[in-house]
Amino acid sequence: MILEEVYEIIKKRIEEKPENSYVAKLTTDDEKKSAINKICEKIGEESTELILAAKDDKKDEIIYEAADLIFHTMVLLAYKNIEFKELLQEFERRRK
Ligand SMILES: N=c1c2ncn([C@@H]3O[C@H](COP(=O)(O)OP(=O)(O)OP(=O)(O)O)[C@@H](O)[C@H]3O)c2ncn1[C@@H]1O[C@H](COP(=O)(O)O)[C@@H](O)[C@H]1O
Repeated sequence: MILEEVYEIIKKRIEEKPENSYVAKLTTDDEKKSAINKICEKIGEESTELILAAKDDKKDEIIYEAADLIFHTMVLLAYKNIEFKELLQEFERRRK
């Protein structure tokens, strides 16, 4: 599944921190902000953008912003050393 593939790439970027990696940059503390603050700020921004897209009722923008929000949520989970399968297990647990 594409989300699992992207998750593995995110984990690799956090570990290896290659240059020109968006994930590596976002998950590294800098002089001004800690990584966790940067990640959480991004999640806040993307949530707002998704809400605005939904209110404008623009399907393409809703999809685009939802992908951004899901991506940054995955970065947070990976940064917190949570495995993708643990997220899936939570959904399994809730399944009726
Ligand atoms: N799926 C994504 C993905 N979705 C969104 N983004 C980035 O998330 C950011 C979203 O921020 P904004 O919406 O605010 O857009 P922006 O105008 O670029 O704003 P700033 O971030 O510059 O402030 C953009 O810079 C996008 O490039 C992503 N960056 C990477 N990926 C995946 O993550 C993997 C690792 O990426 P790198 O770390 O760059 O190698 C890639 O292989 C991709 O599969």
